[in-house]
Amino acid sequence: MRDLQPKRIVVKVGTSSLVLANGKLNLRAIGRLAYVLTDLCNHDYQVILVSSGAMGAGRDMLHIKERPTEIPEQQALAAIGQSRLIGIYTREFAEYQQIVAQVLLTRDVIIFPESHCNVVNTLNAMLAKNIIPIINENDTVSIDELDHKTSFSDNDELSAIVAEITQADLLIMLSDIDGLFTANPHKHPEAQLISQVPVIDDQILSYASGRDSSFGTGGMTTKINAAQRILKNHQQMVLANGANPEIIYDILDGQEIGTLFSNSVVSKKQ
Ligand SMILES: Nc1ncnc2c1ncn2[C@@H]1O[C@H](COP(=O)(O)OP(=O)(O)O)[C@@H](O)[C@H]1O
Ligand SMILES: N[C@@H](CCC(=O)OP(=O)(O)O)C(=O)O
Repeated sequence: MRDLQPKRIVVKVGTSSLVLANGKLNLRAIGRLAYVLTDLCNHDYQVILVSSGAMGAGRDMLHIKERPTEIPEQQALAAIGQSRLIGIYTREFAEYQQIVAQVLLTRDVIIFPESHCNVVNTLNAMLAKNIIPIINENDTVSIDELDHKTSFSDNDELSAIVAEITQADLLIMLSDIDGLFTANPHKHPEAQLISQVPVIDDQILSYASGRDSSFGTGGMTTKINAAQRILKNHQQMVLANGANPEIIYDILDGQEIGTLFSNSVVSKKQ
């Protein structure tokens, strides 16, 4: 068993957990997420949701099978999809009288101290009122220029940055895979699940490769980079399968689920 005992939790959910293989939105996953996260708030946890899926939702609405290569096309899809996604989240959470808020961020949050301060104050104000902020990257204004890069590498990095600036106790990263394996299990069925990673060394880096669906963005590489930021800040992250969001209960109960990234010993006697 693990002894995590977090108070403030960031939950990151990736596109692959929100979009079905046929490109339609996974409404059941969104509904269950709303139920579980509301329940956590009712149990006095402070919860922040970092949700991808805007572009996936936009593709679904416009019936676009392949991810467009042109950046403005991607940004347009994300804008269309984000509005749909937040509408669905708002309705699902409202089912349990849980108020949510949309927060769209750029990298400016760590570049400019004033932006940093405003975002942290806003998030703290919402958490104090038991409101769940639902955060995504502001895809319309995010750019990748050398002199002023405002984009995140992807939402894995964004979620680690959110955990950092809000001093969260735990980042739960939900994906379409059970955790970090010694190789991509979709290509190497013999790969082994790693239970705990205390430090990101060359061996861990060598396990991770990119995505192999057209929906997720960074694959395991960006999750490992996010974990590196978490470990540097002496925070904790659990990477687990988000197929059923109720897995969050088991993680918080201390069950050895997924991969725990932590540089402290967290096992407790049973
Ligand atoms: N060592 C590894 N262990 C687990 N998954 C891996 C590994 N290397 C690559 N992957 C791939 O990373 C994928 C998860 O990343 P991604 O598709 O970007 O998810 P998300 O949309 O949740 O961010 C897995 O489905 C798998 O194909
Ligand atoms: N802002 C983008 C996020 C893209 C992204 O990072 O996706 P994922 O790798 O599935 O977490 C969107 O909402 O589509």
